[in-house]
Amino acid sequence: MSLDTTIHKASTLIEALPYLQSFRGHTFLIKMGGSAMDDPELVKKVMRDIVFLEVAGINPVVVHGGGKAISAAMAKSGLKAEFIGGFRVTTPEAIEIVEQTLSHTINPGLVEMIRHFGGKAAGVPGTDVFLGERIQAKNDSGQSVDIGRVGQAVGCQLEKMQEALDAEIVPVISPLASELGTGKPLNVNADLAAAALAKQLRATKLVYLSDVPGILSDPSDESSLIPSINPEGAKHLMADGTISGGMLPKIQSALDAIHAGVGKVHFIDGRMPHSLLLEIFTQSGIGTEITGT
Ligand SMILES: Nc1ncnc2c1ncn2[C@@H]1O[C@H](COP(=O)(O)OP(=O)(O)O)[C@@H](O)[C@H]1O
Ligand SMILES: CC(=O)N[C@@H](CCC(=O)OP(=O)(O)O)C(=O)O
Repeated sequence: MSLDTTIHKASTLIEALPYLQSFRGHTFLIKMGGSAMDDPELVKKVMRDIVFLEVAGINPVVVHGGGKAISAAMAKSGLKAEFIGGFRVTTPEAIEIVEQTLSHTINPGLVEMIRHFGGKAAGVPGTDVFLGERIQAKNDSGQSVDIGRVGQAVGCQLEKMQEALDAEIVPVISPLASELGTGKPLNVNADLAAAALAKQLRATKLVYLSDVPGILSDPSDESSLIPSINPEGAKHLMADGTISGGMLPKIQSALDAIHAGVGKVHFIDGRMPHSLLLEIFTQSGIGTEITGT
């Protein structure tokens, strides 16, 4: 290896120095999307980056999704996945599969990966964190329809998570809520759950890892990345249909989180090795950032 290459490695670390200094002790909420979880080797790389953040003195908190895995598990049980307004229609049979997939399969898998890289992690079922209320969805005709055991977080119980953070343990949380009044589980869209928690924790950053490079000005062209956008610009892209499908709840909840004081929201590619570190510790970043100003 040439001397130049060796020196270049040190400059990468030096570029990270101001970020390492300013983020020490800050909380970052990382939402790991189900779309970016197809390849376990890539997921492992993300979890290793999360261990790096923790060692660097940042408090990462992980909320994961798992939409694809839930649909696959439902299909195995002979149930058809149906979405209305972006939310899964969740019958009493489906909620069992949702809970099993999220809290008993995906969640322990991520915890195990973090531990594998020498990090400390605790799996926390969303039902221990989020208090929820049932919601209805709007169908294509704009009518409100019952979609079963689907909810939104209306409160967060932070004790278990705070204990974990104080002990430098990364909490890994599934997107479920405990229904106010009954205590029964509700299925919560993971983007909305992540933003609700980021607000409660007063996180410095909310990072969405998905299967696209970031927000695209042309969703069919991965090279049309928008590196930075403000809330007004994002609202414009939602209104003109550039942002659609699974990106809608991310942007809506991102804007809500920024309004509530979360510093920055990032959208990055979970399929790209080290996208998390590159976004956080380099000047140019790698995905899209939304800032309040
Ligand atoms: N303007 C846009 N830029 C990027 N992605 C978009 C855009 N509009 C729609 N999308 C879609 O949003 C998807 C990500 O959302 P989703 O599938 O719910 O992922 P996750 O499982 O990570 O939550 C992308 O795969 C893409 O198809
Ligand atoms: C109500 C609702 O739709 N909940 C989602 C929860 C998982 C999720 O949001 O996962 P992704 O982040 O991978 O999309 C679902 O059942 O698919």
